[in-house]
Amino acid sequence: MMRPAEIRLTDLTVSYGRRPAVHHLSGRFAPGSLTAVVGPNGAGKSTLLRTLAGLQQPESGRVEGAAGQVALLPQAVALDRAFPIACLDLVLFGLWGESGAFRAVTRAGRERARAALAAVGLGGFEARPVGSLSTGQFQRLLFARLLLQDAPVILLDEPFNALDARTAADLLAMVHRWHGEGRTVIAVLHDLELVQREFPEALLLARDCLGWGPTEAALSAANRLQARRMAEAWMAGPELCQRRDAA
Ligand SMILES: Nc1ncnc2c1ncn2[C@@H]1O[C@H](COP(=O)(O)OP(=O)(O)OP(=O)(O)O)[C@@H](O)[C@H]1O
Repeated sequence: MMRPAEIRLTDLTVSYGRRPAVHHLSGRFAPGSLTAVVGPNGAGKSTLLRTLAGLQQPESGRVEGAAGQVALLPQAVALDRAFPIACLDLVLFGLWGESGAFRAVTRAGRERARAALAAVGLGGFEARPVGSLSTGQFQRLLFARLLLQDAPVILLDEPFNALDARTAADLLAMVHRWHGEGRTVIAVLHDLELVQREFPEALLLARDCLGWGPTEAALSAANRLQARRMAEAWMAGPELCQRRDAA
């Protein structure tokens, strides 16, 4: 694995139409940091991850240090599980960056995919069609693909949603393993207790950034109250970016 670079955000705004979903965000993810991204529904958390992954373009401002380093686990609801493909082949997609889409996967690659399946508790699932997996098994499968991708920066969008305690604990252990290996890990999460217990850093987002740093300070009661107020304001009606209008 490459060492992760620092990821720097400078006055980053990402919009849909004229509506900003991430608003004037500045800060840095240190190499090897483990950060939870927290905030109300519609706060721009998924948009931020997608922008870090290069899937969405900033309207203004900059992202530096993320290009080519990132593996993204999208929100489960965003994925189509109906395609007819076996578990081992889905995990092998994780090697595309290395092997190229049209080059043959080597025997070593298949062995790595098998080992990744075993590591997430899916030994023996190689030939199973993806569509036959339970929600928890499918999430384990996506973690196996991340293992194969071997990226210095790992982005997880609500990775523990709808999982039983055992599956969540196993996948959380994988997150800590990645952190221990020096990767930068950024996870969108709604469970504040889990965040406070397991994540040293947090970014509280409500389109604007309300706190970013050591978790306890970033998620202070005052910051969380402010996040709720902002969510109520955008639920009440669409707003445009005042700062940009004033500029
Ligand atoms: N493709 C899109 N087109 C238009 N608007 C979008 C699109 N994707 C997201 N949005 C809007 O951008 C805002 C932020 O959405 P985003 O999914 O980033 O929030 P989130 O914090 O991840 O929310 P949740 O916790 O509900 O998953 C929301 O108002 C959403 O409706």
